Amino acid sequence: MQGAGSMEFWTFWAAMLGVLGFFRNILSKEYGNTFDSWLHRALTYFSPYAFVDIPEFEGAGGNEIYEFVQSYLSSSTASDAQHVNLCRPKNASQNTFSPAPLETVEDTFTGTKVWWKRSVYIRQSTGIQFSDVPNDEKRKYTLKIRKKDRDRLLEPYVQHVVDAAKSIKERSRDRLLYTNIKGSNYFRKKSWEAVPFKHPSTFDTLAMDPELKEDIKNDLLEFTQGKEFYQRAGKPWKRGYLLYGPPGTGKSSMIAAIANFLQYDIYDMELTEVTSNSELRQLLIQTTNRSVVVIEDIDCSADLAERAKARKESDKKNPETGLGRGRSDQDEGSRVTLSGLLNFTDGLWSCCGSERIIIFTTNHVEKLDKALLRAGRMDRHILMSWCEYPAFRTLAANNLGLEWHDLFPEIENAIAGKAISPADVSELLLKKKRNPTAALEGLLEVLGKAPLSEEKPVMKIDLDELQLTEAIAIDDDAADEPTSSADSSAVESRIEPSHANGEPKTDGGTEN
Ligand SMILES: Nc1ncnc2c1ncn2[C@@H]1O[C@H](COP(=O)(O)OP(=O)(O)OP(=O)(O)O)[C@@H](O)[C@H]1O
Ligand SMILES: [Mg+2]
Repeated sequence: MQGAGSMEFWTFWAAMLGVLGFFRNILSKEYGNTFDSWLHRALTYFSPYAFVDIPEFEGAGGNEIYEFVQSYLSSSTASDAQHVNLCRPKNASQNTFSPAPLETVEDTFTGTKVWWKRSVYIRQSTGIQFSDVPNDEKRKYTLKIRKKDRDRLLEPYVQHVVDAAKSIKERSRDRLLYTNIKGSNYFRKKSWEAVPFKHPSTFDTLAMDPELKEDIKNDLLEFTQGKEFYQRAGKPWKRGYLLYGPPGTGKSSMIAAIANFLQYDIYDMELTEVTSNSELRQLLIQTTNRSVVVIEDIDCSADLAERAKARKESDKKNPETGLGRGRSDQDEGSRVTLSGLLNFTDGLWSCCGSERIIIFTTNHVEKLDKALLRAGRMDRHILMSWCEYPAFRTLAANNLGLEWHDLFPEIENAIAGKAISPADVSELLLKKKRNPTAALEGLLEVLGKAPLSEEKPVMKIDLDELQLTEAIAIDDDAADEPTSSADSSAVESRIEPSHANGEPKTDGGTEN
């Protein structure tokens, strides 16, 4: 019975469609496109759905919303469609998906369903061609939404699509490593040069104390999700890390891991190329949000040590004014000063932009000026130390693919308390990576001769001592201001090229 009813139903509709097709043919001949457009309007009027077209080109220019929809649908929603187009734009490192023409993609927003369709249609163009797309080929996305949901949903849904597309774009784009161009100034628009950032270091490959690693990851996540907290607390949305420790303990690797973890660009500031506080400020203004600003080996690129000593020396040179900085007044302001650097880290200028991590690294924390270290200046002081057993396990897995070996217990005993850097351990293992047992035996031999970490101690930052230096903390916002007192002359300890403090930069390997 039901089968017969269903047959009747379909027969009726087939007949209706036939009749409609017949009239359409006749009327189209008589009235041309007018009939089609009338039919389309009538069908749309009676349909429970509203349709929103998003053409690729509108007028002379491209349509930004079309691009957002394209990116949005290139995410998992589109790959769920049965029929997708797979593309990889030139020079990009990721594939993108888009629904094939006429394929319907369903999406759900706040529990309500909407549908997307992409269509490519031919339209004869009479005007000038503004794009690479052939003149007569037009593309559009059509959003189908229930009429009853339209007013309530359309605006917020489109906003959701735009936000999601922006974040997809951000995540999928290749990240950049910037370095400052020598002598940038107000007249030069570009102060940074960029290359693609492809460093393979991640928190998984980083050999260090697992608890500290987890702690740093959580700290970073909390930071990225902390927009409201920073706003509520009236603090700029930025975080400062000081990474310190002997050479080859993973400070630079940690910076790369942080950038990879957060998907941020890196601005690697070569401070010796910066000639004044105003240039430093200019560089800062030109950094983008969601970035890591790095000053490596700050003890080498800046003579920030022992302000008191600098003051005494300068006073000796110019006892009458107490200003003797070994330079003429004309020279004043042509160099980066400590106060300029402090202003960069947490003065008023540090708040331009947001979601920024500032990282300083040093091998000699004991040489840094206390003002740079005092509580609150850098949010975290992270000691990257000698290679201990858990770090060794990570290196063995990274370099030899070993999760376990019978020599591990012996290595655990031998490595305890030894001053050997992860870089050295890594190199030793890599040398014999084809023969893991030989690599581990070689390491054991070296560990037998390695000095004890007590003999080569890593200076830990003494927070109690730093509290005392609060008393001599400088007024950040006074940076760059001409100073006249003997005391302030000390604050302006100069930042000179690395050779200025008489110590060449150590590079890789352990110190001897
Ligand atoms: N903690 C670590 N985890 C994994 N690999 C490390 C680690 N430390 C060092 N290495 C290896 O040693 C190499 C040098 O490390 P890195 O440049 O990060 O050290 P650094 O602390 O920045 O040294 P420097 O103080 O000389 O700049 C890296 O390429 C990496 O392969
Ligand atoms: Mg380094």
